[in-house]
Amino acid sequence: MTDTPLERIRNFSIIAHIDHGKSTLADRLIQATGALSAREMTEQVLDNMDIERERGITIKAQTVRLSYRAKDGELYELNLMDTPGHVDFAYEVSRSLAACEGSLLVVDASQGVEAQTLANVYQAIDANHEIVPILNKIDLPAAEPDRVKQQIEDVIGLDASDAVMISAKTGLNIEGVLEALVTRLPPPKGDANAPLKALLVDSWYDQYLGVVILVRVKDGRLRKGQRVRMMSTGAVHNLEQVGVFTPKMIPVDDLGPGEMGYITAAIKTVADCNVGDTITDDRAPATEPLPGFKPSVPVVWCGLYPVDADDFEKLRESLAKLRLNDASFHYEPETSAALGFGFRCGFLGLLHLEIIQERLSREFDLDLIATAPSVVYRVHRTNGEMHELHNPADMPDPSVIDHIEEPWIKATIMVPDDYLGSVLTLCSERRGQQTDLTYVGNRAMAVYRLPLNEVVFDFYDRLKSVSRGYASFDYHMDTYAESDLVKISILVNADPVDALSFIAHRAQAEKRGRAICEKLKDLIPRQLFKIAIQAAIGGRVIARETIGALSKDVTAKCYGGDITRKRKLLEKQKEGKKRMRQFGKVEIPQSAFLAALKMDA
Ligand SMILES: Nc1nc2c(ncn2[C@@H]2O[C@H](COP(=O)(O)OP(=O)(O)OP(=O)(O)O)[C@@H](O)[C@H]2O)c(=O)[nH]1
Repeated sequence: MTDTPLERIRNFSIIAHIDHGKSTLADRLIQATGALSAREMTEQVLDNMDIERERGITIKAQTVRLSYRAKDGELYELNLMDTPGHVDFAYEVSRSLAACEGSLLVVDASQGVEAQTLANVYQAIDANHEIVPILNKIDLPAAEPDRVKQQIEDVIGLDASDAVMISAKTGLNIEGVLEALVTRLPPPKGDANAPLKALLVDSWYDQYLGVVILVRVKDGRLRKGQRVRMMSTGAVHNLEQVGVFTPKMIPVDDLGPGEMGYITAAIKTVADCNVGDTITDDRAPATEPLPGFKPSVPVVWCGLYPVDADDFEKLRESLAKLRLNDASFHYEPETSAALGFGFRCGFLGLLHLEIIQERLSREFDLDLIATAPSVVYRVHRTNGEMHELHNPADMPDPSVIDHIEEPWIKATIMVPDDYLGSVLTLCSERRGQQTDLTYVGNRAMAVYRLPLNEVVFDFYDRLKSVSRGYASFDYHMDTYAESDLVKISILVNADPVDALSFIAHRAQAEKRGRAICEKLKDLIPRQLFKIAIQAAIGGRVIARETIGALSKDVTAKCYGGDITRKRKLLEKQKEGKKRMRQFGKVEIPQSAFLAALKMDA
């Protein structure tokens, strides 16, 4: 199994826009090569996390080894690396691509090229991949293969004349895909006799095996029992298992050059396994590591607090468990006057944030409050120091700030002509700067620079709504740039409520401050005294609302002497208080935070 010569190995990934059929095609390939029995084929093998399946998205990179007897009579080893399909996980795409020599570019023949197709295909081109265009869904009456071929040539600049036309759904021409893999993609290069160099592609925690590491061997061999060294940390481990995914985990004796598979070594935490690291032999180490890839950095942060303070420990344990399988997720303890003890958490993007939040509530049964997401600002002080700000509440006093920089993204938006106007309006409302606008048929492709801060709130939802769902969107981080940013504090009877403070561009500060005050006015119940709700920049109030006093005592109506009724009423109030947060004398219900934070500020 492992003595397949290099010429008969093909390592490939499938790149596609969401819903163009990547997972369906992967399943067909697994089925066609008989890697799994019909009984083992669950509906979609590769998307194996519940949330992934429900949302129809792929998050974690997965690999599968397939054996294919080609028309030339030879048996080929095909290693498929699945790649995530969402912009938040672009980083995982790049590392999957680094482990392969070629890509299948799957385009839905009824939809055509989308923004994400472009982003992924450019990454594949950067990784020097040979790319085979595949037109999927040609069974659909709306399929227009010729138009889409032309589009691939015009927009991407790839020759699409011999694109493979398939229907992953019906299984039409899956053979054509397998033949294209064998005949059109190059075999990997490598030297079995050189010192071991294996790329650490991914790692995750398995309850029984400890950390499982996904590797791609470049040179040398990985064997069971071998002592290996992580080149970035110097940590040494004895390999317990070496194996491949078919997609079941099957142990093998060794993995040679060009091969992909997994290793285990009783490693306790994924934090010790840096993605992009080079694994070498401890006794005969390589001198130079492989070119790694940049570590993923969280770009969006928010605070997560348990609704019930007693759940704090449970939250800590749950976060630790999630982190075991997701090295790109970060968290650290934080306290808030408003919300008590919680954690500041960092994510790759908004979808990543939502997924983690959803898993915490679903798998760990936690009721949480999330503070408004914030990007990472660079605060330059007058004394020349710079620090990264993850929490608006930590913003230093304006008098010590020289200037602040915010992160910008480069966004590509593809949209039918009819909706272009509203999309452009949306981008300029969000302080976008247009850098390019081109047409492909009746679809426009707009390239914008946008502040990430304007995108994390609700940009994607707004884009979908102004284009009736027809716009597709992709982005990558661009540069940091100086901007006129201010921190807006929300004060309740002159007490600042830290969890509600946020950072915005000065031009939008007043509008957003006013919106929050208005919202809070409706959400905070009247109390026995007047409550002032203010939004302020430093000491300057920019918006104000007042909640009038409540004159009646709640128990007043019980003065008939019915003591049990009175007690019941007080009990009920006490229950309610658990869900309140005290500010000076003012009690703010939990629901007010939730609603205030949810709004599209
Ligand atoms: N008619 C038709 N439908 C297809 C074909 N291939 C896939 N589909 C359908 O298209 C939808 C999306 O397919 P998936 O394979 O889940 O798409 P994907 O690209 O993997 O999506 P992500 O995992 O979100 O990246 C599913 O409802 C499939 O059944 C095809 O050849 N013809």
